[in-house]
Order: sequence, then C-alpha cells, then structure tokens
Amino acid sequence: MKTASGTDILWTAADAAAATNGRHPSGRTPGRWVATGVSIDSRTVQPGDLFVALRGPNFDGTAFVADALAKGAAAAIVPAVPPGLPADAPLLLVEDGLTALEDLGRVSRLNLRGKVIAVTGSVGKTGTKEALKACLDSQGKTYATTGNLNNHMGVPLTLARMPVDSDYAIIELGMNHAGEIGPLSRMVKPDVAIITTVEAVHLEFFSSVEGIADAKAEIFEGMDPNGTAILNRDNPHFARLLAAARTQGLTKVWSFGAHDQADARLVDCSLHATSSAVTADIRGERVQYCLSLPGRHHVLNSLGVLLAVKAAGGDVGSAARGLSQLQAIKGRGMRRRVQLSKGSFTLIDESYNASPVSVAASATVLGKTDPGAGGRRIAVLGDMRELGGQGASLHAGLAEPFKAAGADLVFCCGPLMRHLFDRLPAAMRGRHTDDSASLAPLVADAVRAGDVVMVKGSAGSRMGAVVEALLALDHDNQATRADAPAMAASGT
Ligand SMILES: CC(=O)N[C@H]1[C@@H](OP(=O)(O)OP(=O)(O)OC[C@H]2O[C@@H](n3ccc(=O)[nH]c3=O)[C@H](O)[C@@H]2O)O[C@H](CO)[C@@H](O)[C@@H]1O[C@H](C)C(=O)N[C@@H](C)C(=O)N[C@H](CCC(=O)N[C@@H](CCC[C@@H](N)C(=O)O)C(=O)O)C(=O)O
Ligand SMILES: Nc1ncnc2c1ncn2[C@@H]1O[C@H](COP(=O)(O)OP(=O)(O)OP(=O)(O)O)[C@@H](O)[C@H]1O
Ligand SMILES: C[C@@H](N)C(=O)N[C@H](C)C(=O)O
Repeated sequence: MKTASGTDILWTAADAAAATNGRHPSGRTPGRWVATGVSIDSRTVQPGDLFVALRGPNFDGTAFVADALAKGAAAAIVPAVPPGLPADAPLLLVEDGLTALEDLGRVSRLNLRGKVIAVTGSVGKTGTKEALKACLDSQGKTYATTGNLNNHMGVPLTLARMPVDSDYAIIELGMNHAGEIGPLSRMVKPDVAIITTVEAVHLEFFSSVEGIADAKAEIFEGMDPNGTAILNRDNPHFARLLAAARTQGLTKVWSFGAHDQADARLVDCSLHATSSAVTADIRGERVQYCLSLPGRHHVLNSLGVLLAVKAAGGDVGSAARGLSQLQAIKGRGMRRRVQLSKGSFTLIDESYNASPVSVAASATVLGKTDPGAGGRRIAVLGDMRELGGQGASLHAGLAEPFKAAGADLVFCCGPLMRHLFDRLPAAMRGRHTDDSASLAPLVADAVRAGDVVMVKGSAGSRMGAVVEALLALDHDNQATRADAPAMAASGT
C-alpha cells in the first residue's frame, strides 16, 4: 500500500493496533492514521512516522510524544498516556513500548513476501550487510538494516520499518552476551543466515572464543530446516558452527573461503591499496570481479556475500558487478585526501570500531598503501574495548602486524594501548597519551605531505577526535574522498 505520493505505507492504525494489542486511551477505535515510517527517537522523528515510546536508562520516551507529534509523527505507541495531549491525539496504549516494537517487527516479518538474509559474526556484519544491499538492489526491492541497528531494540525497529513487499531484506544481528542472538533470530526468521567469522571480539562477557561461536550459532534458532546457513570454511570454529546448524535441523550448510572444499571458493586474488581483483568459484559458477574495498578480509567476506545471493535465489554474476561499486563509509575505511599548504596526505578513517582481528587487517591495508614522496605510514590507535582479562596481551600482540606492515610511526592513546606502545621498537613510537583528545593535536603536528595516516579504535575511544583534527588541517577545508584516484597501488 502506498500514499498518494507513492511512499510505502508501513502501518495503518488498525494494523498497528492488531499487531500490538493496543487501544486508543478513550477506548474508541484506533482511528484512521497511516504511518510511513517508525521511530523511537523524537530527535530524529520524520513526518509520517509512528513514534514508539521506549523506557531507557536516561529517559522515558513517553515524555517526548508531544514533541514527536508536533514534528509530524502520524501517531504514537505509549505505555502510559502523556499529560497535556488532546483527547483525540493519535495514540495506541500498550503494556510496554519495547514489547510493542517487537510485536510490530514480528508481524512485519510474517507479512514479508521476499527472502530474509540475516548477518552476524564477530567482525564484518555491517560491511557484509552493505555489500549484500549493493549486490541485490538491482535485482529486486531490497531493504537493509540502517547503520548498526543490530541489538534488541535495533532489530525489531528494523523489522517494523520494513516494507513488506521487499524482495530481499538484509538484517544485521549483533550481540555481546550469550542468549542475545537467539531471540533476535526467532523474530527475524532468516531464510539465509551468514556467520562472517568468529574471533576474539566482545570477549569481555565470554570465557572463551568457543563461547562466542556458540552465541553466534544461535542465529540458526529462528530458521526453518529449509533455510541455508553460510559459514566461513577457513575459520577454526567452522566444525563447531556446522554441528550447531545440523543440531538445529538445517540440511543446507554452505561455506566460503580459500579452503578447497568451500562452496564459494577463492581461486585467485590480487590485493591493491584501494581494491582487489578476485576470481572465485561460487558453487560451480566462475566469477571474476573487482572489489572496491581493500584487504583480503573484504575479499573473503565478498565470497560469503555471493554465496548468500545464490542461496536467496539471486543472480551471482550481477551481484559480483555490484561489488565494484562499494564505497567505504565514514569510520569504516573511508579515505580522504587532506590538502596541506604544500602537498597532501591520505587519511584512512577507521574510527568506528576496533578489535584485534580488525586492527590487524587494517595494518595490512596500511602496508599495501604506498606513501607519497617523503611520506610515511602512520597508525593512530585507540583502545579496543570489551576484551576482558585478555585486553593487555591482545593489545601488545598488535606490534607484529604493524611491524610486518612497515608502519613508520604508531601513535597510541588509552591505558590498553600503552601495552602496544611499550612493545614497539623505539623508532616506531610516535606518542602515547591518556585519551584521543590529548593525542589529536600531537598527531596533527606530526603529519606531513605524502603520509598515509590510518586512525582506528573502539567507538568508546572516540578516535573521531583525531580524524576531526586531521581534517581541520585541510588547506581549504575541502578534503576529498580518496578511495580510488591517484592513490599509489602495489601488487600482491
Ligand atoms: C533506546 C535508544 O534507542 N536509545 C538511544 C538514545 O539513548 P538516550 O540515552 O538518549 O535515551 P534512553 O535510551 O534513556 O531513552 C529512552 C527513549 O527516549 C527516547 N528519547 C530520548 C531523548 C529525546 O530527546 N527524545 C527521545 O525520543 C530515546 O530515543 C529512547 O527511545 O540515544 C542515544 C544517542 O543517540 C543512542 O545511543 C541510544 O541507543 C541505544 C544505545 C541503542 O541500543 N539503540 C539501538 C536502537 C541500536 O541498535 N543501536 C545501535 C548500536 C547497537 C550495538 O551497540 N550493537 C553491538 C552489539 C549488541 C550488544 C547488545 N547487548 C547491546 O548492549 O546493545 C555491536 O557490537 O554492534 C546503534 O545506535 O548503532
Ligand atoms: N573478515 C574480517 N576479518 C578481519 N577484519 C574484518 C573482517 N571483516 C571486516 N573486518 C574489519 O572489522 C571492522 C568492523 O567491520 P564491520 O563494521 O563491518 O563489522 P561489524 O561486525 O558490523 O562490527 P560492529 O557490530 O562491532 O559494528 C572494520 O575495520 C573491517 O575492516
Ligand atoms: C559500538 C559497537 N557497535 C562496537 O563496535 N563495539 C566495539 C566494542 C567497538 O566499539 O570497537
């Protein structure tokens, strides 16, 4: 159903009331409103949204209903009637806001006519989700999780916003504790589920990486036995995940990787500074493509993407062409050329998140990127969070990847990164400070024309401050994307 201007109608008053068991506070019928979006935040609500009031650690969303309606929200779902609203305000009264959001999500999923591809894994969820979207957009109406909305609120919100006539829905599932993915999977009911990889990420609430594998395997819990599980054949936990899929009754378990028994098998690849040329065999179909993101890790993720496209009934050749159009996004590998008074330097912004495996992968990409004349390879690193008792050793262990990558200087901030800093050869040590705010000006002072500067850290380390300080050096404040042009490329 669409509005007169062609926008998808996601919810009518009657459908939302039926889904949530909600009622108008007056006891009358829920009214005649329609919603073209769903929001849980009055600060970003859009005209036509259905605003769902959640209770959080800092606020009670009910307090923002009037604001949401004033901004054009079509209606609000509330656990209590906010004071001061007219008696005919478009409200649905429910027991609990989050439960109502989950109800909307579940009903939306049941009504979907297309295929759902769910993505989890220790790293690469968002990248894989974005790649799937780019691959499937040309093949049918494709809907995907926005950004990183992957938790117990983000996933039902994502489902509640899903147009039910989508041909493909790509839903990201995240966790940092056991028992979180299972309920999300039962809500999402994936037709195809990918586990990108299992690594020491979010270790804090697990006693072992095997525990993380088991938590990721919960993604099978919501699947029908006819669904397809897609696993990383090169990962040491492959056998454990395969066994879990079988226990869940799944018969179709496909794998990807360089392993010679992988269903999507890497045949050949050459890695360059900003892209890779890949030849792969996807269940007997030979494809060659240019992947416009650098690093072997992205090459391996792309095999999982193509296999998922195949499992969802899409066209692999067309999907492979989509992989040449991907662009790294802010905080996740976006490259900028920053113009100084004389010459320029390249900034690789990886400030969104960090874990041992992803920092090591970024070090390799830094190593593949040749500095310009007189330039150096510089890494600027903030603490990797949520690693529990192994944090110190996992930070120190990053010295080897940066040495192997030929990094010239490493700047660090945060108490955990001290362990890496102390492990580096003296010549590689830039500076170490307590936090990103104090490191930012030191890095800005040190950088010079020709340098390649990679900035990475967990979100909580706020490495965006360093990125901002480097962008502020731009001579005319017009730093340009530097994903493809003019970057020096080196072969494998
Ligand atoms: C509920 C919510 O969305 N909160 C966001 C809000 O927080 P804030 O502190 O302002 O308010 P409250 O939560 O107390 O507010 C209650 C509601 O009131 C609304 N509200 C508030 C003020 C106002 O003026 N108007 C309002 O309407 C408010 O929107 C609430 O609905 O804003 C913060 C800043 O923008 C957000 O950070 C906060 O988001 C929370 C943290 C959240 O979890 N949001 C999800 C929708 C989500 O999916 N977020 C993802 C990040 C997911 C993530 O971290 N994933 C992990 C793995 C999962 C781990 C899991 N166990 C977990 O702990 O989450 C991963 O590694 O990927 C995202 O934002 O990207
Ligand atoms: N297979 C992989 N191996 C190692 N690093 C990877 C792999 N896939 C992606 N990465 C790196 O991991 C980091 C996070 O990527 P991405 O945002 O896609 O992961 P994510 O699982 O969505 O993370 P989060 O949920 O914590 O936001 C990036 O630096 C990315 O380059
Ligand atoms: C913010 C969340 N999506 C995340 O990525 N967390 C890890 C710990 C990080 O910030 O590196």
